Amino acid sequence: MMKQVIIATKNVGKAREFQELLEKKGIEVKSLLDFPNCPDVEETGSTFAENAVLKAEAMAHYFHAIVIADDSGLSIDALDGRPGVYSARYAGEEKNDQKNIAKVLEELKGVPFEKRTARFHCALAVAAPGRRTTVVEGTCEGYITEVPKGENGFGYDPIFYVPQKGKTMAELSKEEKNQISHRAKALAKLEKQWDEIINDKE
Ligand SMILES: O=P(O)(O)OP(=O)(O)OP(=O)(O)OC[C@H]1O[C@@H](n2cnc3c(O)ncnc32)[C@H](O)[C@@H]1O
Ligand SMILES: [Mg+2]
Repeated sequence: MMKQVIIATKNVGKAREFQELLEKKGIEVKSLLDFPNCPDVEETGSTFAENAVLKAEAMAHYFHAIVIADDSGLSIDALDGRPGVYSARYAGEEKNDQKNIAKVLEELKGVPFEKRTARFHCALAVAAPGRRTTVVEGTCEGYITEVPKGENGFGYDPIFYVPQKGKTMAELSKEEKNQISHRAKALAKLEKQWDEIINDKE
């Protein structure tokens, strides 16, 4: 029987990456996109970890199951860490990747490459009724480019230059991104909890 895990996200790009990362372990990924009626959770926390916990606990309660939530984003040093926890809706509630990218590039106008340092963050929270919620985090270091490049990935990937690959995140294949990403690194830290997570069947 195929093992299954629920990822508490409505983001298509994230859901796809969790599928890629977990299908090689023989785990089937469900996301909130498979449950169109599930409620929205307000991300009122001031850190990625707080927001991941809010989303995971709300959905664990809703599904009466063990779930993993991902809260992630981009922190740019020259912008004092922005867009940070506001990454998804940086240019407005509509959560438009192109507009978010345009806003970041506008704010970084005139900042030289060596001062365009940034990192992606990913906090993953695992929650279930009657279980102590756990959180793990992963980061990925890079630089913000002056123009978008590449078609792969999602979000800010086209403007995130990965020095060790010599390409933007959006120019990497999904396999390459999944070797180095903030999400992959955080997920690797959950490895020890896998048995518990995927065996939580009622
Ligand atoms: O809350 P959920 O439903 O998971 O979906 P979301 O898109 O609102 O997700 P977040 O609140 O965690 O915001 C994360 C944003 O950070 C950006 N982001 C996160 N991971 C990224 C990645 O791997 N590549 C590019 N951008 C990323 C992207 O703009 C996301 O929309
Ligand atoms: Mg969100």
